[in-house]
Amino acid sequence: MITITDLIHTWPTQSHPTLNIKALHIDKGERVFLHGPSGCGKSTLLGLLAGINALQSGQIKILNTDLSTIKNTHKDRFRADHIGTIFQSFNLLPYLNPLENVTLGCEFSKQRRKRLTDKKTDMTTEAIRLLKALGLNDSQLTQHVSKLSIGQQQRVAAARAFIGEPELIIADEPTSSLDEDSRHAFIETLFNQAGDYQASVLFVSHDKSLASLFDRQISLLDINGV
Ligand SMILES: Nc1ncnc2c1ncn2[C@@H]1O[C@H](COP(=O)(O)OP(=O)(O)OP(=O)(O)O)[C@@H](O)[C@H]1O
Repeated sequence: MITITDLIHTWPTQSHPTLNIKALHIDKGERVFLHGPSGCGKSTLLGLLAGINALQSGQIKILNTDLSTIKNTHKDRFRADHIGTIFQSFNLLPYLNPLENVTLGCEFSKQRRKRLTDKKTDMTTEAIRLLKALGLNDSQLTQHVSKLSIGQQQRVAAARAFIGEPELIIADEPTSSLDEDSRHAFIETLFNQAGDYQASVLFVSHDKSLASLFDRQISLLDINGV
């Protein structure tokens, strides 16, 4: 699913590399917990995987596609087709309701829409299914996003990441504003959705109490040779 080889990344404002990773491999369907102290480069790595940060040196392959071979104009499409993201700030559009925020996950990806057609469903039906599976009730589906609790907004962000079955789900600190019970429950629902179609999950958090829930935990300090 993901293969990283000899990855080096140096931010222009810094004299030393933030990342120097010889090798990292994540399998299809694997659920990986990535941790490390603040500033060690976790978000930088996720940004490189999502194609948001430009690759400087080394190789990242996702689904056997070498990211360096994708033209800039196609990077957004590759991400939209294959990667669902859940970030700490959720990035929900406040003027759209939960249902509209989730279907947006498919608007930019023909492949995601095709996967829904293949499953004999459509964007709206699937968005409703996901939002309910993740714990929203009927009246919340069309409620103003700003009226939802943080936990509910996070579920909307997760549904948007999963719609159309992207092969990789990247989550950056999505549970940081939840209490411990809600964190565990959220990860359970995340895994249920991922397990439905063998999505790989790369989950970044400072909260090591979550690590044992995952197939594998990786300390960025252990794989980062900076
Ligand atoms: N866009 C950027 N431009 C310049 N430097 C950056 C940029 N983003 C991150 N950095 C630097 O790269 C280093 C790693 O930051 P990064 O955000 O990847 O760490 P992190 O492990 O995700 O931290 P945290 O756990 O606090 O979110 C830091 O020194 C940071 O200042």
